Amino acid sequence: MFEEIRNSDIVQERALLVAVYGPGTPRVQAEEYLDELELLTYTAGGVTVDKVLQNRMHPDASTYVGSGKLRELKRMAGEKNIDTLIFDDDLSPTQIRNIEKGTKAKVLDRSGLILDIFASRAKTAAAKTQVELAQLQYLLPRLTRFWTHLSRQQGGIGTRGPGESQIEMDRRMIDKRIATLKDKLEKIDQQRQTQRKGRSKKNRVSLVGYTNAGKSTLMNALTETEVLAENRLFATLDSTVRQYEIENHDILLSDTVGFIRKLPHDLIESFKSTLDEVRECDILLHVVDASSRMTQDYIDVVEDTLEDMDVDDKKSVLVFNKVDLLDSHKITELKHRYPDAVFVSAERNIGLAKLEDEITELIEEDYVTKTMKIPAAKYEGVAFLHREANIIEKKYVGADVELTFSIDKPDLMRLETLLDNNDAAESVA
Ligand SMILES: Nc1nc2c(ncn2[C@@H]2O[C@H](COP(=O)(O)OP(=O)(O)OP(=O)(O)O)[C@@H](O)[C@H]2O)c(=O)[nH]1
Ligand SMILES: [Mg+2]
Repeated sequence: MFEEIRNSDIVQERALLVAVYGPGTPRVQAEEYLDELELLTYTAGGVTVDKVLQNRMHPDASTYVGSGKLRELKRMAGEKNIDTLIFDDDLSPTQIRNIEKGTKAKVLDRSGLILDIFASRAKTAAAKTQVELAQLQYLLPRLTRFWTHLSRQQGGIGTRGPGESQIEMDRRMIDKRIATLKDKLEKIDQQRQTQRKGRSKKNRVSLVGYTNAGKSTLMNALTETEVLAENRLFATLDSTVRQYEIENHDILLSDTVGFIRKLPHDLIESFKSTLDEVRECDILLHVVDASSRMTQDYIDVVEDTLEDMDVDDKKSVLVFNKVDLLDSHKITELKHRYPDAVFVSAERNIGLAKLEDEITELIEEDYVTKTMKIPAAKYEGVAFLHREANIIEKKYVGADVELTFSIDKPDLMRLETLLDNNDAAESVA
């Protein structure tokens, strides 16, 4: 797996992965988490030389792992020629400083690693701006680690050394840059809002899910287009929107950045303009990699992230993807556990018709079907029907037009108000 990004010409950073897991986490799960960290490391262009797990009540406040483990890390780093220690949690400035001092290796925490991947993958102007903002916000509190160290050495009042004023300068520059980036994002936001308004009454469907679940592949399969999909984490960073039709319903399908456990909150914040697509949609397709052993974990992470974003009241379909990789026994078991889910293979075009039926059903839930006679003279006044409703039948009956159509409830009210003012129509059915 992932050979395609191996490149023997590039000297890869050699990494040692480290995680602490508490009594509530079974060891196999902790190992799965480390495997994911390995994938992240790989995506960032590093090579995992070894992994270290420590079972502890809590991570140590000053060194994350215990002191014995820290000595072991130092020894391993020396023996195995390690450049970087990568930790599966976010570390405090103090922890980073102490671990670096104790092991003489470079230290990177989980958010730092994810941000690094995001930075290397950002292609569009919006994604680049969002990533830079998240990076600076991540950096800002971590700047303190240099000067707390200095001022502690000197102690007490009057310790404003050169170290600190340098930091103060950096800090002001970073603050300024953050403000500029926020302005830029504000403008991007406004542009996107205008674009979204221009889309009129289409049904907006968003693909969400854990990274690498197959969202982009599903987007391609449903809309028969080509969006970048690859076996790497965070292949998609910005949202893409495609228009297509299911049974006469206009659909706007959007694909967006994947979620991951412990996704830094700042990052979600800075991806606001990308994720607005999700906030404003009508239906969520929650894509899950069915071939993973951690499906429920993934589902929980995605649901928690959506909740964080205040998106928890949408209609949604749970879509288990990659069923081509499962034996029938496993599929039966999943169907039993998730009776409402739809099972597909985006890559092999399996189950897509069933998924589309499900989407149609959710769309039509809000629609009512009506037959009305509208006097031809008044017909122009309700021309919006042709945009907003699905016209099923149109007949001329004398001077009237008899229309059978399905329409959503707010539009039906609008129609009725218009017709009242026109004192015109007569409901047939
Ligand atoms: N076997 C199998 N592989 C699939 C299927 N759907 C997607 N994949 C593979 O899974 C990997 C990830 O697919 P993407 O579509 O890029 O996943 P994503 O959810 O968009 O990922 P991010 O954008 O990175 O969050 C790719 O290597 C796909 O080829 C499927 O139905 N079966
Ligand atoms: Mg994608």
